[in-house]
Amino acid sequence: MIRIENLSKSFGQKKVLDCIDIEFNNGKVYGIVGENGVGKTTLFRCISGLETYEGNISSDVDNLKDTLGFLATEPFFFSKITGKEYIRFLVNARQVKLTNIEDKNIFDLPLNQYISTYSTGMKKKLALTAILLQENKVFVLDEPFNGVDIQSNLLITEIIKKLRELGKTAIISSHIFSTLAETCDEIFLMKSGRILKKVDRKDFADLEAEMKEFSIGNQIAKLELK
Ligand SMILES: Nc1ncnc2c1ncn2[C@@H]1O[C@H](COP(=O)(O)OP(=O)(O)OP(=O)(O)O)[C@@H](O)[C@H]1O
Repeated sequence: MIRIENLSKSFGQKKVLDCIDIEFNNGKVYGIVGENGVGKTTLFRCISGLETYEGNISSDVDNLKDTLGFLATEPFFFSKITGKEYIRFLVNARQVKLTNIEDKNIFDLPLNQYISTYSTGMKKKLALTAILLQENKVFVLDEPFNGVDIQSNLLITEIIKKLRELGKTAIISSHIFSTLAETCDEIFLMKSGRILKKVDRKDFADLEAEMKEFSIGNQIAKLELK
């Protein structure tokens, strides 16, 4: 369980997160949606211990950072290490015993090549593989479906469902509503650095319709396409 209370974050004069209160329970998958720049990544970075903030983030695990896997939108890598070395490094950091990394190469990545030779999607899949093999309890996945091929997206969807079955917590941001609708138990809609509403699975269709109306509205008409 993760409890976020009164969380605020500013960059200089700009308040990006404004008094956020959320609770994430074990064995549940949560979606965070909202316009570009609304603060999703900042929220994820706060939860993952990568930003300072005002307010409180507590958890039922002793040291949340040690059991949390954060998948960044564009993960950072040192270029002159191979995929296998990267996985080995991350897994060792959590003292997880792993004998044969090749056996766990579910995305068929060229693990013996330098990461500098990987495409954007391959890098994302490598980072995801590593945090999965770390046996984390909490997964904070910032746009896990973005830039990844269709087969991998299907696999990631099933992996997220499996994480739920295993009693883990997954918090996901995505701009693709259908992927969230398929995987999430609850979706939080962010607006202006705040949580505007929490929507249960049974109401996802209404949320999608509302978001479509809000975002599309008469915008296309304005273009006067001919
Ligand atoms: N390190 C930083 N310094 C200054 N401003 C920042 C920093 N990081 C984020 N911001 C600002 O905070 C706001 C929220 O950014 P954030 O990346 O959290 O949004 P987001 O909801 O994840 O957006 P997107 O959907 O485009 O990924 C933006 O206005 C961004 O410019």
